[in-house]
Amino acid sequence: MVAPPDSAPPDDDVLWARSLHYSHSGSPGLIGVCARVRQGEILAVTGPRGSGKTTLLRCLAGRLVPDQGEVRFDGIAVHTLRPSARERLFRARFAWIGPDPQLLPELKVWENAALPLLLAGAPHRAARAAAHEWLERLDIGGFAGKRPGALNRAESQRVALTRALVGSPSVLFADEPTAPLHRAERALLLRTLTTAARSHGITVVLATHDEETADAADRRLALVDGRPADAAAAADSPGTTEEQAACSLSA
Ligand SMILES: Nc1ncnc2c1ncn2[C@@H]1O[C@H](COP(=O)(O)OP(=O)(O)OP(=O)(O)O)[C@@H](O)[C@H]1O
Repeated sequence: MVAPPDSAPPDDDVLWARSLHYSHSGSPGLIGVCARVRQGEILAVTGPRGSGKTTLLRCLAGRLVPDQGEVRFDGIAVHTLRPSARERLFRARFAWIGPDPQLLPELKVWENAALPLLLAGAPHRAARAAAHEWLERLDIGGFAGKRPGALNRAESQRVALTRALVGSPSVLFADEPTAPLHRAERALLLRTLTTAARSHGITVVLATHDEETADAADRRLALVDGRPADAAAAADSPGTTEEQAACSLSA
């Protein structure tokens, strides 16, 4: 399916992007990428290293402003917001988990998990209760009183996942969250992430270069050299316009 240039976001898409172009100090990161994610859906953004997965997630999350193109979330034109409004939107509606857990070693596990709520000004007691609830839900309640130093990498990553989910975000951006883990640990983290997201209606945009990880998603958007993979192929075909090549939404 090819999106016409002036198409509006379909009603059931919570997150929608059109013709995104982004260059990192002159070197292309995204070239005409379109994306759409429905409410509660898990979208895998796949592709080899350097194909633009992180750049796309950061544009969709409002962490980067595309040089061209638009990003809409829940009717909000994210690409037009001022930095402070984008930051507020991110904190209120989005969450991010990357490959590195980045836990604060001086805080207990539950405090790490509760951090987004505490930073948002939630009462200490409520934040603590929510963190414990999510830690139990993710089967790591037993670690609540420990420091991150006592945890292995897989356990730490589950705490990072708890921290991402504790505020019940609308959209979770997961950038290679299983990359540093062994196969069995990868499967467990992924199962935990998808089960939690599906049971709470959380939309997930999951960047991965791993086929098995991508299999957990409802749909895929494959990137090659900053373009959608099918558009990259179509761009080489005679008679394909740049817009058609750049904006296939057939993920
Ligand atoms: N801060 C940056 N400065 C310069 N170039 C960058 C920067 N970040 C990314 N790039 C380049 O942009 C392109 C896309 O990078 P990106 O990190 O989005 O890809 P990726 O698919 O997420 O790769 P990986 O799986 O390695 O994280 C790559 O060529 C990369 O080298």
